[in-house]
Amino acid sequence: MSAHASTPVTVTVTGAAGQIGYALLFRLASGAMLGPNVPIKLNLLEIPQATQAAEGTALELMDCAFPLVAGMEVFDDPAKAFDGVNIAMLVGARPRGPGMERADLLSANGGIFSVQGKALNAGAAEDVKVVVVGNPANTNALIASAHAPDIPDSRFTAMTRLDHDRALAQLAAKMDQPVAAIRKLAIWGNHSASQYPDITHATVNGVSATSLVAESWIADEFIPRVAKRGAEIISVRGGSSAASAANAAVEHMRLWVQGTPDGDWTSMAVPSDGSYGVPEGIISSFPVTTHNGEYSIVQGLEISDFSRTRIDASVAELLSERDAVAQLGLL
Ligand SMILES: NC(=O)C1=CN([C@@H]2O[C@H](COP(=O)(O)OP(=O)(O)OC[C@H]3O[C@@H](n4cnc5c(N)ncnc54)[C@H](O)[C@@H]3O)[C@@H](O)[C@H]2O)C=CC1
Ligand SMILES: O=C([O-])CC(=O)C(=O)O
Repeated sequence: MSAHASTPVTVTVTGAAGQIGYALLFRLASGAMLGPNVPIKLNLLEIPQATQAAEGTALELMDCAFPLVAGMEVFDDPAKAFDGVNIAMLVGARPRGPGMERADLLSANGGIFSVQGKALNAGAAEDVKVVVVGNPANTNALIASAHAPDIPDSRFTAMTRLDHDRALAQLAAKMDQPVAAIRKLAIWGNHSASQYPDITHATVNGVSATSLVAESWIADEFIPRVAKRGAEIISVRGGSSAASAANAAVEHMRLWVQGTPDGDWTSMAVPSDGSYGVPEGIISSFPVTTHNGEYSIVQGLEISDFSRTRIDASVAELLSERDAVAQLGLL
């Protein structure tokens, strides 16, 4: 990040005219991610058909007269949008349409993320940090990373903070306690229904969470509710999570840049270094701490048999996604 507060940080948001983009850009411009003293230059990337809508969002951003916005531009060319980027938020992705198989989705999005990976490789700032939000987020991040050989793999992450926040909220509601009472919750694996929201290390007001709830609640209610919350929102709201996803993207980057609080973690999908038996070569969610703009996977946690089975199942799904995109020639 820019050492000098007066040098604007360049943030590129893809899918800028989409639902999440609309909920995200105003938060970024207000200083919610980088703080109240860091000027920001916003690059909005869209496909050509949607640049006009993105221009409309840019007009509204202008009308907010945010003091921190040092510049704003709309692009349909990834090379230009990522030139000099410090923070890349890859939201734009093609959703699955009628009759599309999973492989079709991986292939359609593979095209997007390979092109964007190459553009990042060519033009991003040396300190670039990347978060992928567009689904399938973990594997899209892997594809982008594979096309950016000059950028350290560790800079490519995918968002599981929404899952983390959903889990915090469910546990807080069950305990009838504020979210702030909870520490050390973790999401493992894929941002999909196979994810493992883990409360075995979590505390509520300093008391072990697992001593406060029944095992059956964890397995039969908590885990499925969190893992399937995306589908629940779609069925109740009639559209997929947008403001909550944007909020989680702000939190993902805010914590990466500004650091996790003492005694707590966040969850991020990051390239595995083999920790906890998760094979290298996939981008999987772990509990992480962050400090000075770097993250570290929390080490030394005891993994119960139940947790092991859940982590392994989600990792198996990530490995099969990786194999599918490798077969499509995308890695
Ligand atoms: N990781 C997570 O927790 C979550 C991920 N998502 C995912 O986020 C993505 C975006 O969601 P929404 O904003 O609701 O979708 P949306 O359909 O409203 O917006 C997506 C935007 O991306 C744009 N786009 C498509 N290809 C692009 C490209 N090559 N370059 C730049 N822009 C491009 C589209 O034109 C569209 O404006 C989806 O893949 C969704 O599944 C959504 C919620 C949570
Ligand atoms: O489920 C979806 O389609 C959107 C998503 O990723 C989520 O809400 O977690």
